[in-house]
Amino acid sequence: MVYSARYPVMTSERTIPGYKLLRLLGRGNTSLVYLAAAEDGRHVALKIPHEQTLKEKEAAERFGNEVRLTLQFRHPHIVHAHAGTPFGAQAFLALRYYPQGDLTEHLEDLPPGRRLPERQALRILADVASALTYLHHLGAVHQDVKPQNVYVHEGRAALGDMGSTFFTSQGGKVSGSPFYMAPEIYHGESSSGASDVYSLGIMMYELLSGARPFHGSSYEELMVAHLTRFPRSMAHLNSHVDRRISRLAELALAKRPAERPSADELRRALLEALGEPPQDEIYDDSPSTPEVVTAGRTVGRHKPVPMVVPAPTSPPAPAEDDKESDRSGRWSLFKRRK
Ligand SMILES: Nc1ncnc2c1ncn2[C@@H]1O[C@H](COP(=O)(O)OP(=O)(O)OP(=O)(O)O)[C@@H](O)[C@H]1O
Repeated sequence: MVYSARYPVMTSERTIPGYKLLRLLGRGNTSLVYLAAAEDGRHVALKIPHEQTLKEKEAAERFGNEVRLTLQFRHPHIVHAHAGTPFGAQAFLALRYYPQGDLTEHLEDLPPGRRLPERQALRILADVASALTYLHHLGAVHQDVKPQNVYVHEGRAALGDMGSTFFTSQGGKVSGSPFYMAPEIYHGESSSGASDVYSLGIMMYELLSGARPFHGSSYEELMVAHLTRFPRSMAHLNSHVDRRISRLAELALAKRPAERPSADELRRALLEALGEPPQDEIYDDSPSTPEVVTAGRTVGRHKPVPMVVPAPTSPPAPAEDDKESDRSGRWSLFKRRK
């Protein structure tokens, strides 16, 4: 039995060989996440899918997809996976543990009306832009860029949750989170690197101005806002923001994907705003030819593991955490899942 102040009762009866569960860290729609000790004593965030996730084909595929891709990607600003099993009763994903949690928690801890210090915000945004530059270089689209999927450690950030990520050459189910979702996704079109840039643009606006650019209390209201409205200029909300950065953040929110800057342009501008000469990112590792992973097999970090997902479908599905149901069965955009 595992106890923690926040989650006094451990709900999963399952154990994963090689890991000792220490306490529950959080609960997502797909899985429970525990602080666990590996055999070498290292602490990890151990993701164990809910029984229900394993029973539902689509949810199980989403978890398997997250395991395979997180193991495959190697980048300082993408949450590092130590080990994992994509499918079967022993499915799990052992991730680097972030004791300081995700960015949402940091934003929620701020006093009302306060923003993150500007340099801290620029640094986090530059790290996320760097992670996206890498993913887009590989031909992958993350599809769920938002503060809840950004983990923070000592002022540096790493992008996590590869459950919705896919390689554009292979296709994948289109999804997103309504506050961060690009107009083309609301239109039911396929997502691209430019859709991730739009989501990063929302985060830039939110972190640097202290307010989200679009508001709404339902999916429909948010859809109208993203499709038809233009946000107030960032300079109006925070006159100290670097002009070039506020201009680029607004460009990242262009309704047409082709008009948005690339993740790399954002990365470079953010580094320049931090006073750091932007270097080219050099990647020494890219995914190799897809191979099918046998269900239930544990995949080591050094084996390239592909994603096998269905072709794009429409209409788009809101990301799982944004369609979380309340007790009356309606889904709430605002409900925290923890
Ligand atoms: N690497 C980590 N380090 C620390 N805490 C983590 C880590 N990964 C996840 N958590 C905690 O566990 C919670 C649930 O994780 P997450 O949201 O990834 O679960 P999920 O079931 O995969 O999500 P989804 O609802 O998108 O399917 C997070 O909100 C966070 O509090």
